[in-house]
Amino acid sequence: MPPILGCVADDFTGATDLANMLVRGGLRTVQLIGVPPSGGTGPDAAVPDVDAVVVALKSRTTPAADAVRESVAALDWLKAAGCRRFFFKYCSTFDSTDDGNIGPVADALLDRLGAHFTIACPAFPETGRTIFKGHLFVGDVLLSDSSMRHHPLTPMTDSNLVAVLGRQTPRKVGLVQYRDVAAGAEAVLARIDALIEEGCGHAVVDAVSDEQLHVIGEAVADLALVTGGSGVAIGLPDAYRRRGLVGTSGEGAATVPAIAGKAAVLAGSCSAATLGQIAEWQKTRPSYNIDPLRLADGEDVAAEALAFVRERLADGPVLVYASAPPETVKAVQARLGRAEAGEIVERAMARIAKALVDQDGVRRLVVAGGETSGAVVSALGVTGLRIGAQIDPGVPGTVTLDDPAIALALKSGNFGGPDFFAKALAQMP
Ligand SMILES: Nc1ncnc2c1ncn2[C@@H]1O[C@H](COP(=O)(O)OP(=O)(O)O)[C@@H](O)[C@H]1O
Ligand SMILES: O=C(O)[C@@H](O)C(=O)COP(=O)(O)O
Repeated sequence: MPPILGCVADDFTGATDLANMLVRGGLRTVQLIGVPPSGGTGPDAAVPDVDAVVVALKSRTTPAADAVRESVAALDWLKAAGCRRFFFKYCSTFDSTDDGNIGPVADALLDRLGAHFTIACPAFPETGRTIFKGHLFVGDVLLSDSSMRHHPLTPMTDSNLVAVLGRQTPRKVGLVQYRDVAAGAEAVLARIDALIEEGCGHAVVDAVSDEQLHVIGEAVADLALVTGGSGVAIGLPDAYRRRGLVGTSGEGAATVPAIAGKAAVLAGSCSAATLGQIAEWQKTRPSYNIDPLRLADGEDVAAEALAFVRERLADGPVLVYASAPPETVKAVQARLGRAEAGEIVERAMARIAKALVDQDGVRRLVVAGGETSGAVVSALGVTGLRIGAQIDPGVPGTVTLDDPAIALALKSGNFGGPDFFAKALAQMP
């Protein structure tokens, strides 16, 4: 049976987060890095024997037109691979700007599928993301009061998702309220029908618990396209099973080979969680700080970082980080520009990762940050990932499909406990 679910994820850590959720639900899942090249990848050729495929793009912060083009190409490939349901994964903190890319990509996918309605549900209660009356909370505070208001690339200053999405799409955006979700799948479906009647093309859906996400999963399992964070995927595997759409039992879905080799940690995320994890690591282990301003001045900071790591690698893993608190990031961006600051750091991280793998026998890497992971994984030429057991909510251990196989833990900026780096290195395959 071809895969039931084809997913397009707007960044690489988000993709592993979704893949982790699907594997937890017993769907055998692979993550592909980018759209596989056309030719030789038709349904009979290179489509992996799995229940779900997640195509990871780096399209969260690219110009909307580029994000749309790549996402539609991914959808076309997934359709050709035989998928019959589709999922657009974005961040549980709805990372986007008024230009996109969530609205434009969701609209383009709907159009391509000939569908007219989808839901938007970034809720992920296990990591503190809940939605009530269309407002997104991060932990105990509104999104706009959380550290996401300082995000280097997509600062989130409005918690009202109906309004945020409304600025990104010409389609009407409605709301499936908490009371409907609490009343069960039938009530959600009735509300969706009413919203479609009213001319809505999207509906934000309230959810504050996994139980409610299971209800939503049942209610939306017949939609061609679901959009959201990984949380709303929690109910889909069972809902598809109930419809006879998945042929496998789900046993062994998280099986990956063990990988031996040296280890390193790279962090480009400036999130509060990552800053805490760096501080925890620095209590006992070595780290090297990348200064974006020195990079911009043309200094060979990557070479310095590599020399620092190489001196210590035999004794254990070293952390290389560019991460900095909001005031520092602001000052860097004021000088270099937001995008240029991000790119210059990402290029350095990518170069360091590639050198460590090619020249130093590093085969186990923890990477913190979605964009950072995208840059690193692209530089390593990774084509795909097998998904292993969960390390912390939203972050599985993974092993690349390529030769040499590399164990990777790609951590979304905001995820993971304070000891995540050491924990990941201990638990990765
Ligand atoms: N000191 C810094 N100053 C400015 N930008 C930085 C700095 N350190 C990292 N960055 C950039 O910030 C962005 C962080 O995004 P990302 O890696 O997706 O992390 P997160 O997962 O927390 O969103 C990247 O583009 C990274 O290159
Ligand atoms: O949904 C989430 O929160 C994550 O899967 C995710 O996409 C986070 O993105 P980054 O913080 O940019 O890694």
